Amino acid sequence: MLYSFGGPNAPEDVLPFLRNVTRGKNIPDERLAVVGEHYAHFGGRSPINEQNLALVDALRAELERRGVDLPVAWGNRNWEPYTVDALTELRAAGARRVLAIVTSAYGSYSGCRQYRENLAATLVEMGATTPTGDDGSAGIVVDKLRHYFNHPGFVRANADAVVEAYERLAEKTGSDVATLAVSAPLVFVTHSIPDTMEEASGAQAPSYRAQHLDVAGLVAAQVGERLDTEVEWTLAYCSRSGPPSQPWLEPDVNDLISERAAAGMRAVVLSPIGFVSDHMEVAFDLDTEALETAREAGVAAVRAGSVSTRQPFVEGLVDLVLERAAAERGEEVDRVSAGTLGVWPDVCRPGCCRMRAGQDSGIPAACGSDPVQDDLADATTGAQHA
Ligand SMILES: CC1=C(CCC(=O)O)c2cc3nc(cc4[nH]c(cc5[nH]c(cc1n2)c(C)c5CCC(=O)O)c(CCC(=O)O)c4C)C(CCC(=O)O)=C3C
Ligand SMILES: [Fe+2]
Repeated sequence: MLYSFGGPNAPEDVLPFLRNVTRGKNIPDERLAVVGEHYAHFGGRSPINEQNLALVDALRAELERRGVDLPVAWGNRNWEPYTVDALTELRAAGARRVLAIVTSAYGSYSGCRQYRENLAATLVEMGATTPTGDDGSAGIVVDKLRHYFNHPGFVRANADAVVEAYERLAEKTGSDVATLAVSAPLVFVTHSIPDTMEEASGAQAPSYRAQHLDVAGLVAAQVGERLDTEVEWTLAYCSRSGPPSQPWLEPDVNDLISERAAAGMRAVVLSPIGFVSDHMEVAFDLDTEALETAREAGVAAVRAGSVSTRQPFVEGLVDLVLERAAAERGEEVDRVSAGTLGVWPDVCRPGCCRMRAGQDSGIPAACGSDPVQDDLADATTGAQHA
């Protein structure tokens, strides 16, 4: 099951979608109005749903190519098709064990535990928190694929996209790629998160930021090798929200572009490594806002593609699915990762990816190994079938 964020398909979806996303989060209505405007620019429709459908198709095609007979479903946390519907349909069709591929490559509360909490609540809603089912009907066991930010397929797909972006920038500016790779820095962009969330993401593992820096270094090195020069790179952030008094990861990509332009930068490539496909953050925060900031500052800018349905990415995901299935069958598996951080664990560590470091919210989360909080948590942790 591709397990994603969800996004509106039509103008009338926008407000209820935003209410779903922000339920219980104290996000002021003014902020919702601003974000609603972003969607309005695009006819009230996020590109995320089409992108996810395309990824489902690509996963099906890759599984078929390898002769693996495995159904692929799609469920979202915040909009249709909802996870509960996807899992209910799978269960009705006879599925008893499901592997969730979260469309967030990196670990942090927003990209990991938030998905696991929502999944636990869904399993409760379905009466499916035990393999036999709460009421004697069929239960369903859900595992979550390990974070894949440092899987070679994800890195390779990003590097391909960046090389293509330098080629487009060369065309746009009438210079050659080799010269550009020297003069135009590579700016990796991801979703900003509050400093407190960043700190919590790093409590048991390299943090959200550290994960990005590792991938960024790898992608830049692969690009440099292919363009035969050293590429200067840095990491910036987009889509911050929250009150100004609350620190979030910086620099904002717009500030970075303005400052670098003032210091003489004339061209830049933006690589959205934080997003697996072209979400609204990419369509609005980068393609609309950041490219406008660049234009105003006289900087030639190209936004590299996201990994989307690029073949190395899709192949990598299928490799990971087969790796996990084999591991769960008790077979020896050869796990691969790129970079310096090593293979991410299959099952989340106790306390992983909390909202705040050391603070147990008491909200049950599936697919983890937290110390048992109560019966519910017991029934929804990955430990249920260990
Ligand atoms: C790290 C991260 C990812 C990447 C990982 C992943 O991909 O999952 C991500 C993805 C996404 N975020 C999205 C949309 C929104 N995120 C919001 C709010 C927030 N995001 C946060 C973090 C992240 N978000 C945080 C710390 C907040 C503050 C409040 C909270 O803790 O929730 C809000 C509320 C308004 C606002 O405050 O901006 C909206 C509407 C969409 C859908 C886009 C579309 O429709 O195409 C997607 C894929
Ligand atoms: Fe986690």
